[in-house]
Amino acid sequence: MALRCVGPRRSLLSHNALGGLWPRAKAVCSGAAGSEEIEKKLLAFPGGSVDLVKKECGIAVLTISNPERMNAFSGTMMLQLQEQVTQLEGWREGKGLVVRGAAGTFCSGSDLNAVRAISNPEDGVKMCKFMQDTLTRLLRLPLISVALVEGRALGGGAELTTACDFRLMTPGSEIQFVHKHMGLVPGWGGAARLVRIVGSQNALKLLSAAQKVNSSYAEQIGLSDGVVSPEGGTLVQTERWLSSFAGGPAPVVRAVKKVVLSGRELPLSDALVAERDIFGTVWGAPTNLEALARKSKHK
Ligand SMILES: CC[C@H](C(=O)O)C(=O)SCCNC(=O)CCNC(=O)[C@H](O)C(C)(C)COP(=O)(O)OP(=O)(O)OC[C@H]1O[C@@H](n2cnc3c(N)ncnc32)[C@H](O)[C@@H]1OP(=O)(O)O
Repeated sequence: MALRCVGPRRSLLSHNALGGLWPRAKAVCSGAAGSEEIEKKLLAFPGGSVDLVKKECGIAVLTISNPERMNAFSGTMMLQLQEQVTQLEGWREGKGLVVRGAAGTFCSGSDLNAVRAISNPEDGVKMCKFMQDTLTRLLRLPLISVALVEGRALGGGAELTTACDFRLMTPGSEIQFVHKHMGLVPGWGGAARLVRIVGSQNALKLLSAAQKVNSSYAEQIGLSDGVVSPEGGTLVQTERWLSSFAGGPAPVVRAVKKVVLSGRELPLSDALVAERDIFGTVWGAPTNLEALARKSKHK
């Protein structure tokens, strides 16, 4: 049975999915405590929803939905995204996450109506900090995540794709960091993450030319991890693809994500400490003991 979490249950709390293992996450997310002012402003821009379905198989689907505006993020959707990430942080049985847009397109970034209304630098920076915190927490979930890119992923939508571990694209879909055309640079953490995904040379090209990236070019530079064809259902195929990484017992899948995350984000000495601690959670645990009893061979 699927558990559906729709709508605007809100929390002002900042969460740290990796608990004590993760000193830096605390530092990055701690600013969320002072975010009440921007949260109030975001409430003034309603529309759309961010919907979460958690399935018993351990895979959740997060849908960005505002079809009249090509799934642009209204203010309340930004707040809902934060709430759904909080839900996922507390989902102990979770192993995988698909992030997608409604109605055949991914997301066209911030709702330009909200952007116009809060175009002063002070509010812009607060909004950007709010989204940075949420997307950092999304990337740090102990779940293996994939963005299913159909149609367009523009501006903040392109940034959202980089807050997932993997990206799959449909033929004809495009990711475009349109920020330069808007006289901007990414502010939701998308530039920092893009550099880590495609390297600084490719990131510089994509950002400085606001280049449209189709599925084959994305795969060539490592931005996309594969193409999903519309036949057979894009979500079904994406979930199947994800199952090959997020299959197996939740404690082991979550431990895999955590060691990779610590290796990616922490200095080596801290990453080694974190890896030992995470190792301690699976060593001698039921799955490990069962594998030993089976005398597994890996031919
Ligand atoms: C730059 C970063 C920044 C940030 O916050 O950090 C942002 O993300 S700003 C937003 C960046 N995105 C855009 O500028 C998107 C602009 N829109 C488009 O380029 C096109 O609408 C496109 C390519 C998404 C879709 O084109 P298409 O021809 O297929 O459809 P329409 O243009 O007719 O769009 C349908 C309808 O959606 C409205 N729309 C689309 N995107 C947004 C948006 N981001 N905010 C508000 N509204 C949006 C569009 O205006 C149309 O509405 P209509 O009432 O029919 O004019």
